[in-house]
Amino acid sequence: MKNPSSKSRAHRDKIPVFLLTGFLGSGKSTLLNHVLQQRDFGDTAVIINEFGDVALDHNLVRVGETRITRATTGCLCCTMGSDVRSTLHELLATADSGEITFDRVIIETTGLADPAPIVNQLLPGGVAAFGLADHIVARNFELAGVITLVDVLTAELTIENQFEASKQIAFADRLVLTKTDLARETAKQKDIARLRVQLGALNSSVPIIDWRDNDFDPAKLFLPRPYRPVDLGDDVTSWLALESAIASEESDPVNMDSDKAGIARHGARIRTFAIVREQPVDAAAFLQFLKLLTDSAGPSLLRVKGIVSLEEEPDRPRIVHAVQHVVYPHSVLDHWPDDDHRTRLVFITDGVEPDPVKQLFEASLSSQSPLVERALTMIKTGMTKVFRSGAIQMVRVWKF
Ligand SMILES: Nc1nc2c(ncn2[C@@H]2O[C@H](COP(=O)(O)OP(=O)(O)OP(=O)(O)O)[C@@H](O)[C@H]2O)c(=O)[nH]1
Repeated sequence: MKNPSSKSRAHRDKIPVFLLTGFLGSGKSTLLNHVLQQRDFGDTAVIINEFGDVALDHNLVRVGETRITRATTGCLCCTMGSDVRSTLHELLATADSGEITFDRVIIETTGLADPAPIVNQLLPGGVAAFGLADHIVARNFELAGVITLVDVLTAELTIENQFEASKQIAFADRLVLTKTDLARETAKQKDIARLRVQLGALNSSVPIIDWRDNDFDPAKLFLPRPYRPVDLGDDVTSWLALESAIASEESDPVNMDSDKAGIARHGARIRTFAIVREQPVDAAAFLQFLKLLTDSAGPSLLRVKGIVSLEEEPDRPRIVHAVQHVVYPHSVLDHWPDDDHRTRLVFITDGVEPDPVKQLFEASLSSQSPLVERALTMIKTGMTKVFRSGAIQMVRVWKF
């Protein structure tokens, strides 16, 4: 096992860093969880980045003894300065103190992440080192792959409507189709064939892998290889050049405009908010809330995830996921991950405001039909965007 301890590390011994990205709900945590269970991945340090007020992912990914999970609630691509580098520097310091060992780092980005600034901080010739810590990181780590997941159920519309999704695809040196197990019918296969063409137009050099193919081993995605932006085309190299220019402007105190500091890159329409509730909820009423919300908001409801305490079984929390119009089967935990036993739901929306969603939640739980109707009307009238239909639909049949 390598000692990642720093200063004398030769170039060839740099610790590989993999970026695992893909739009909201594309399956990043699911794939990560899958590979982390493999014995060879025992010495993997994982950095999980979340977008939202309530950090949940670090509770939901299993963490073994030798793995470290760092969760930040800012967005790595939006935070100023070198957040990725400082997290890597911290990891090295922890390794130097003998607390941990690792020989691979996987960074799971938020689903909304623009990969350009993150990649640029990890590439030689990218953002200049701003201090000793950055130099140490450059000597000890190298970007060894960018893996982008593509949810076949929602990708077509997502690519059309969300610019970050296109960039994530353009920066990939491995593209992985997810949810193909939910799209086996002939009609859906045609949609996937069309999606492959769409992906090829965004990134013509990248292998496209179906992670539900029987003979595919997801661990192979994390074999180190040189990451060469120049192979990915002019768009990628131009975006990186732009990032370098932005970074050097931001690092210059003369040009620094405090109003711009930390400005989020994501469109002004993107909202993130949470519902937190002390009391357990009624299962049927909660399901009705999710159904009404996904039916009415559809593609504007980019993501819902949460941990839910049910009146029927408060000691065994449910993990719920919805991605746009699709609600996924929940999973059941045998116990709460920590002392916080409240229901916590995180929402990321494109133009859907928090208040009507919160009102719909309360009205559904108290079965007040007029208030439910009023909240639904508010959600629909508040949505600024009209999406054409065309996403692969999925029949939603599930219950707690
Ligand atoms: N059937 C099926 N479900 C999947 C697949 N991949 C992910 N899911 C489900 O999709 C939902 C979202 O998956 P996550 O792994 O949480 O997605 P994510 O990309 O980490 O989500 P964010 O961090 O919010 O961007 C969960 O309910 C998963 O169980 C897949 O290949 N097939």
